[in-house]
Amino acid sequence: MKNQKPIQDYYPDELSYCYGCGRNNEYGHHIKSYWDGDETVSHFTPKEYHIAIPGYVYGGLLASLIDCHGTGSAALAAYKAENRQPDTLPAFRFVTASLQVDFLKPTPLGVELELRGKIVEVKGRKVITEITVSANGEITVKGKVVAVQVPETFLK
Ligand SMILES: CCCCCCCCCCCC(=O)SCCNC(=O)CCNC(=O)[C@H](O)C(C)(C)COP(=O)(O)OP(=O)(O)OC[C@H]1O[C@@H](n2cnc3c(N)ncnc32)[C@H](O)[C@@H]1OP(=O)(O)O
Repeated sequence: MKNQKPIQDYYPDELSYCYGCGRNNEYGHHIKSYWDGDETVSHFTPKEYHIAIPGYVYGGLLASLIDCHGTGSAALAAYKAENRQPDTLPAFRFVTASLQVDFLKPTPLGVELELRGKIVEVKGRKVITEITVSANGEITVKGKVVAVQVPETFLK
């Protein structure tokens, strides 16, 4: 993971305004996804205002983190499946087709969260990932993301 550039830093400027992962969105979460062995990883520390009930993180934020780490992981997996680097063409750009989230335990505020992704399937334009969120080393949320490569019409 050290010295790796996150996949989101390969997205072109005009596609980097996503609220979850766009580096050009000043209000967004700026999620960054990397390989860590066969898994993907991302870290995020919620702010005090990302609160649900006192002391715990808002579930919508957690879903958002899973969403963008899922699409980032999909892009990483697609390049890996073709044995290509993310700076080669054609570029892989994914959007979320399906997002399933299970909140297993309350997620505490005030600590860094770790997201880990497992690549379940890479097939055609579709990549399925399973993502976990851990706080203090304990999994509190798990999710499944079906990401699909954006059709050209999406970008017009
Ligand atoms: C802009 C660049 C940014 C790139 C850089 C920025 C990234 C930011 C990403 C942030 C994440 C988001 O929030 S993205 C925003 C939220 N998402 C969206 O707005 C997407 C809206 N939905 C769509 O536009 C469309 O439904 C698509 C593109 C997702 C899929 O439509 P399609 O292209 O016609 O796909 P289609 O051929 O039918 O299906 C392809 C394969 O995916 C499967 N599939 C399709 N939908 C689903 C589904 N809901 N659940 C399960 N599986 C599904 C199909 O079974 C098929 O599998 P098989 O038969 O081949 O096995």
